[in-house]
Amino acid sequence: MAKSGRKASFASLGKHKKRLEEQPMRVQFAIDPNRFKRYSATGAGILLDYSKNRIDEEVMASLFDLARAAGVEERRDQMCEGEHINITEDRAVMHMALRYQGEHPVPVDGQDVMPEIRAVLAAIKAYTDAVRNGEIRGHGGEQITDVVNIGIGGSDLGPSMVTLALAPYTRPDLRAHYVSNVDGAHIHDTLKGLDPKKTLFIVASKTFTTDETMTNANSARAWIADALGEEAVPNHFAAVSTNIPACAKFGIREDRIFGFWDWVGGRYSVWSAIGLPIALAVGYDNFAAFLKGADAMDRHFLSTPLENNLPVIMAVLGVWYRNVWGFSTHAVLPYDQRLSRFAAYLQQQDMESNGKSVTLAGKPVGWSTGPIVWGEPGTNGQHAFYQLIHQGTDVIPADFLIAAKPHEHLPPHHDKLVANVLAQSEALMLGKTEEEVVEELKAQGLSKARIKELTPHKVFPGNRPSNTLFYEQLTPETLGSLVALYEHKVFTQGVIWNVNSYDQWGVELGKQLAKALLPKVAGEQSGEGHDSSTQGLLAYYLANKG
Ligand SMILES: O=P(O)(O)OC[C@H]1O[C@H](O)[C@H](O)[C@@H](O)[C@@H]1O
Repeated sequence: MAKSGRKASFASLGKHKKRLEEQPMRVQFAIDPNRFKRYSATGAGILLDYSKNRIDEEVMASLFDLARAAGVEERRDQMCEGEHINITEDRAVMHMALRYQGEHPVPVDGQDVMPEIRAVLAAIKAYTDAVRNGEIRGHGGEQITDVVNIGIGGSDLGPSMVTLALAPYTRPDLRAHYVSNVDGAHIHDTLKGLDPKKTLFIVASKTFTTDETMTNANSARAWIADALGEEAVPNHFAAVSTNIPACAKFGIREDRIFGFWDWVGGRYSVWSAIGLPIALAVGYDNFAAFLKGADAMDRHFLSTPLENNLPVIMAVLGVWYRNVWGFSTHAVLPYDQRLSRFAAYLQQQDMESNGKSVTLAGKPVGWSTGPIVWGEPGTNGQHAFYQLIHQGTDVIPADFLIAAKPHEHLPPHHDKLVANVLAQSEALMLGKTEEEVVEELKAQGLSKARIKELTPHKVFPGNRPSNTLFYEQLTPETLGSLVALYEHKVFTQGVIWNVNSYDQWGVELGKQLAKALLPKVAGEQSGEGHDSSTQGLLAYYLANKG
């Protein structure tokens, strides 16, 4: 689709807006008892209710037309076939192969990658089983009780989010910790209270050059060497990377290096050996089930017509709000405490993928691309930022996530959680009209003057969009399906926006400047040549660093 075609499509979608404003959702629900049935779909064990959106059949049809015209289906096939759709890095995008459960070969650049993938999975199984059952121990023969994963970005957010989400599957005698920040406080506070004899470090880095990770890895190495001697280091470290020689150079034993490949983007790497700490924490079988759940969502994405395709539906709704209504943020609100890092994980997945402003051809895009993604678990958020979602000047489309079955038997907690999530989407959709507010205040016996004064503050505009994702229980399979659902949503939006969702050049500039600033911050070089703000801040630091 030509650039002008996209622009024209977004503009022509605008003609539907007025109709949807004049007939808000509360009216549409009143006239159509089938609205839930019409606008809900299931896939890989997940129910998506998207009926509480500013849509009607005409809008949805136009949005699916747009997805088709933009080439979503063709690009999806190209991705599967191993084409180098990551054009700026000249790489295939094959994270789906990492969780593929079928028997067919999966060629990348003419070579079937499945034997290699399966070999790494077998090595992960053997190693994690051995650590968990005490066959592999620390240098002095003690059983490993604490695993510290050192990584950042995709080498941290996926495994840390998943470990937390799958807490019911962990063992109290084998704890996983995650150190990412170059701020020494992170590793310091993590190691405080840990016993070097029983601690295993995983250095996780696709490139094995990321400064934060190498700095933390060196501090961890010194912590082990100081406590147990240099010779203990190989028994307390494993590594995950695409850069095997760099892992060996760091002193990691060859049989404790777990590889992956350049066709796996960092933010899509949780399915690769980057999942090693997950397998340690919840056991290999649960990690395998997580992969299986993702594969189930892949099958759904690859084979379901766009009209019933969960990731595609969520993607086109996002485009509708971003490009036609101009909404710039998207909230992800899990009513699932264990998904408390899910939004943070999705921030990288979505914002690093679609936070782009040139097309695949390198021309400025003429439309908005990726939204700001954010969120916190409910019900906590209700007592913090939901005020703005209900009555603020910005409209914030939201995804609510909720399980039917909790892992705990603690009535009445879960019923209350469910009542709250349903209440929120209902309140956002319905709002509260002036007449309703007046009635309510009259019933409370307030004076006419007070009612007049209070009414504008108590009116809720309503017609605020949300999706609800319902799943049976937050199992490893379900979590895999959920993560893959969002991956394919991001992919679909990237195709519609015509950007490369698989590079991240925007991360580079800050890295380069930090490197140049370090000798100046360390007081080894003068700070001249920088802007006056940077120089002023540098001078303050040097005067106060102590
Ligand atoms: O795994 P690594 O090579 O250490 O990279 C860690 C992270 O750093 C980079 O800055 C990228 O923006 C991320 O996509 C990546 O996940």
